[in-house]
Amino acid sequence: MENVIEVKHLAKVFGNQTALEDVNFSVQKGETFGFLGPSGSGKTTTIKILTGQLSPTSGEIKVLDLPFLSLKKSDYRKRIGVLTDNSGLYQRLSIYENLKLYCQLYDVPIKRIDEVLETVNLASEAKKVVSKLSKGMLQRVTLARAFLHEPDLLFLDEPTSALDPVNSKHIHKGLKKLNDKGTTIFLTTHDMSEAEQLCDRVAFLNKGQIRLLDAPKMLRLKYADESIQVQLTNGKEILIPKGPEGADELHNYMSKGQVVSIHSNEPTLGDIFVEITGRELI
Ligand SMILES: Nc1ncnc2c1ncn2[C@@H]1O[C@H](COP(=O)(O)OP(=O)(O)OP(=O)(O)O)[C@@H](O)[C@H]1O
Repeated sequence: MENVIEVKHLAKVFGNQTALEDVNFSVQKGETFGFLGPSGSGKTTTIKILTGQLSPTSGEIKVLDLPFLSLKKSDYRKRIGVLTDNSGLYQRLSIYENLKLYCQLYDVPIKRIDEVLETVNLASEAKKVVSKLSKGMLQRVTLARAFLHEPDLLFLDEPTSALDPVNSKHIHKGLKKLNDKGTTIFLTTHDMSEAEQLCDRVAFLNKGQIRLLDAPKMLRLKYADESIQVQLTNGKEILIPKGPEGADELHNYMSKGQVVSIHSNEPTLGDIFVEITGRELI
């Protein structure tokens, strides 16, 4: 499997503040890879290094087969898309005019604008001037601009942090479509359900270190409780062991018609994060 990102022993120190410490991971071509962690854990710092905006203190990085020193060059910039909170849009121009400029810069046919505006649910707002946009709309325009040129690799720093559930859902659909067409996505988020829906694999970052890395499904299985949750007709919820020792107990409740529902007791990604780090993901 081809690696699009390779990071070995990455460290970043700001003065006496260690932001990243011995970070190791790789992202495969075609993956949506989630970088999850609480505020201050080093997510943005990682994206800034991988997009050539910040130099690492030490470590080895390769993105799209290029070493760190090549990540500032325009050839690389044209192959990636980046969404950060710094919009860089022209405030006095409309959404459409902003995207048109970007099309010209990146040799993208103008008709692509309609497609991306549809994806971010802004088709009917194209003529609005950027200075008059809400925070959520601004985030959607910046996102549209980040994938207008269908980059090989898309970096998204908290892509739906300012969005309502309807728009988040719209964006998730668009990102899945883009990923299906071949764009590899590197995504940071606090939002565990977003990570579960979008990511093939996730890394849990805490205090600048990766604490866990795997597919969400594998993590949930690995940290699953050895019990099942049974809702009874008397309103009580009980836990029954999964093995043979629980079978008789479950059979007993079922034969008396006392069972309303049975659920496996799988943790959410948020639960696992708290278990591993002792910290809430906020
Ligand atoms: N330019 C900088 N100068 C000094 N310290 C910095 C700088 N940028 C980041 N840091 C520190 O590095 C650590 C990691 O910050 P980073 O912004 O990468 O976290 P984050 O996980 O993206 O947080 P958030 O979710 O709040 O955006 C923090 O302790 C932060 O204060």
